[in-house]
Amino acid sequence: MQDFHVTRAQALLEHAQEIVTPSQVQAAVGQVADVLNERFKAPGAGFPLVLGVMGGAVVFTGTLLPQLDFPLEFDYIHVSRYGDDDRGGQVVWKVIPRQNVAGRTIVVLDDILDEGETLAHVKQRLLDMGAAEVIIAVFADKDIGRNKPIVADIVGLTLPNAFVVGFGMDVYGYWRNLPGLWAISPQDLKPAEPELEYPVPDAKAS
Ligand SMILES: O=P(O)(O)OC[C@H]1O[C@H](OP(=O)(O)OP(=O)(O)O)[C@H](O)[C@@H]1O
Ligand code: HPA
Repeated sequence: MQDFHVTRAQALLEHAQEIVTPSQVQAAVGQVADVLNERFKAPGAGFPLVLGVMGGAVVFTGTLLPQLDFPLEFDYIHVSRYGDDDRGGQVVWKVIPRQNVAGRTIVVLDDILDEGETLAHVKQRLLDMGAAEVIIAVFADKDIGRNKPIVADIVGLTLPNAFVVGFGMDVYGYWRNLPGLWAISPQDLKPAEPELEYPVPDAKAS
């Protein structure tokens, strides 16, 4: 069982292509830190609640937090839309915000803005809970070639439209631990479900 995972993870990485080096990753995190430090440096800028979106944001969050130089409160939320798949589904909340967010400035940290469904959902939920302001900071924004339901306020870097792993991001649960970013070979991704040309007849009706 464990051999299966080791072999599969290694094969995925062997066919993958490095698209962002570890030093480029660190530079991008530094840029996000600079923007946040500038935003919260003024007296009276407030005491934001910083929420990391687990699990993908774990590495970005852990790298970024020590570079922030203003008073803040930190906690995490846990939301998943991909599970161990390479295509998104329903947004599933595993840990909802535990603090009272009403009236507060919230900084949401996530690893990647892909189709934007997850962060659009998270932002709306925080606003519904009464947050005064929600600032979305993502390590990476994927250029998917179409409009998204949300625009990030702060972006570390922009990625091509490929499925990527590393710096917290996984494919089928593998390779969150890589220090750089790698694009998975399209041949290694599960084939898309075929579009049905005709509606499936209702079995009960016949
Ligand atoms: O913009 P979207 O298309 O909605 O995708 C972005 C989300 O997908 C990933 O989470 P995932 O559901 O894979 O869970 P994970 O954080 O545990 O990896 C990532 O961490 C973002 O939260
Ligand atoms: O490209 C991706 N890689 C890993 N996780 C993701 N979640 C959304 N998009 C991605």
